[in-house]
Amino acid sequence: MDATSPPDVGVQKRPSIAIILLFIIIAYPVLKVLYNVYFHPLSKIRGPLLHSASRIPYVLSLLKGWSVQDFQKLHQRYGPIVRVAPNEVSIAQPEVWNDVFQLRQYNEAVRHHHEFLKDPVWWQPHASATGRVANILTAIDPEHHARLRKVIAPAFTSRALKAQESFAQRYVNLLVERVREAAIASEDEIDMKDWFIFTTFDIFGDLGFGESFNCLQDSRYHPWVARIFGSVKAVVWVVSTRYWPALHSLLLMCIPPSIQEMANEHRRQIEDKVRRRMNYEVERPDVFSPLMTARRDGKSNNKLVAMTMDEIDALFSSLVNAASETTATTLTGTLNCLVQNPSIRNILATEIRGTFDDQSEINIDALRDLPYLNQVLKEGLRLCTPVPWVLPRQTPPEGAIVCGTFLPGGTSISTQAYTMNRNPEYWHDAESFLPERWAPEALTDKDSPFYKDRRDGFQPFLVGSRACLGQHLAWAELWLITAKLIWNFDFEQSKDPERRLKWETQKTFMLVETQPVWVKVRPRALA
Ligand code: HEM
Repeated sequence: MDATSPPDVGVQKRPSIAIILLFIIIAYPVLKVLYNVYFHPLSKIRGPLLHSASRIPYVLSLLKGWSVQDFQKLHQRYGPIVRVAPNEVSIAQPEVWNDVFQLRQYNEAVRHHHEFLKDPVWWQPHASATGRVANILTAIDPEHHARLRKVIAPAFTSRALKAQESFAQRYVNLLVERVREAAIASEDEIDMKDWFIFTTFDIFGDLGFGESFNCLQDSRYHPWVARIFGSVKAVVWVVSTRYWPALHSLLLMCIPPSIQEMANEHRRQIEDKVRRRMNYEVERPDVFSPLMTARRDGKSNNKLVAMTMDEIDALFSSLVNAASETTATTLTGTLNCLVQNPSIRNILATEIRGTFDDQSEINIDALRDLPYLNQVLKEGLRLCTPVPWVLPRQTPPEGAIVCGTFLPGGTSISTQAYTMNRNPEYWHDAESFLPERWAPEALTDKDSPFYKDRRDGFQPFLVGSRACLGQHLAWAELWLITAKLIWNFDFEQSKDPERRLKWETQKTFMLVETQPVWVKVRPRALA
């Protein structure tokens, strides 16, 4: 090139921009990984290198449904606090309940309680109509949550439960009738998981929307109930895409259409049922009653701020699963443990059949203090907890000491109930179904093998301001259904080893995706 030629500015600039872009595309993730592994404030917390470097292994576990089992293995290897993603730790140590979920002392310096709020990745509203606004489960702001909880709480008091008992009893009696018919009609074994789902959804349908799903009446799934777990899976997919905000919209398009359709169907059903329920009054108090009262009186009563229609839709969208899947899973798991342990099943049968001469005597007040029944159900909840991991909370901005370890502000913490409940360091013979561990003597008798069990690690309904609002109802269903079934039937494990349910092999998508529990059912011979 001679010296008079003009410099080819464009030709020189283009490669340099491309190189910079290329550098950014390649270097950014590499630098980010290096930062995550070596310089991140959580870099001192133990965990597998890949999990410390990137969110990808965590999300893969979530989407495959194996997060609970995968995290349990990590805890067995790395201890009770494990770094499971660049800014998330998983904790499986009993002190976590107090350190994270109980309200902290008021901090004068920062003028607020050191609260661990729900992690927005999991809980912020999403685009579906029923998830557009926060509900009692998803509200992050404590004041907002307190308002929503206050409106709905009257539906779940012991007094309200007393008024609801007679219709819950009606469904449990119908369950007994249907199981008897099925047992007499065929020699075949019965999948009791379906019957538990029928019962808990029918009870909540009536309690929530004023109309049953009629699963028990028709002895089959209501089409929506059959697909409802799909809406839970849809949430897991949506959440997974949020870990990469820049790619969020693109990743949303990768959600399988079948999963999207299930979420849409869920929304349509909720809106339809909510609007139908709003058009009539029911005589007994149900979940809707306090909402209607608040809408009617809200404006004249400053203490109650009524929920909007969007908030009511969102509330029922969450409640229908929170109220039904959880209890059905516990019943399925407990029955599975009972048929695997016939001697325990016989002790329970002796207690229930010895206490009640006729099944009409079986009621909530009589069951509340029945010792062995309560021990059996607690043990069922320990081994087969329907919420095996509590979704992430975040440390307050100033950071906090959790289970003896300082975690910087904004760290996500997920709590592994499943791992804690099965840890041999916390429980004698941890993997075995032993209701005796809950006997009062085990607490005081130093010679009892269960004396040192970490009962404080067992919190199936959570503690603190976000503890389960429906736990009275849950207990009432667990007592009534278990007691009436055991009073009426002898249950035996499936003869076919292939059909026997291994609890540990089930997947979890926030809630456990429960598999069939096939059992032989024999109506009890009454004199
Ligand atoms: C065995 C059955 C059940 C178990 C083990 C269970 C467990 C739980 C757990 C662990 C939470 C806390 C979730 C979190 O914040 O991450 C929760 C919240 C909740 N549960 Fe349950 N639950 C059961 C049954 C029910 C039933 C029958 C209802 C009735 C409607 C219900 C209603 C709720 C509500 C409304 C919340 C949100 C509370 C709040 O954030 O203020 N649950 N439950």
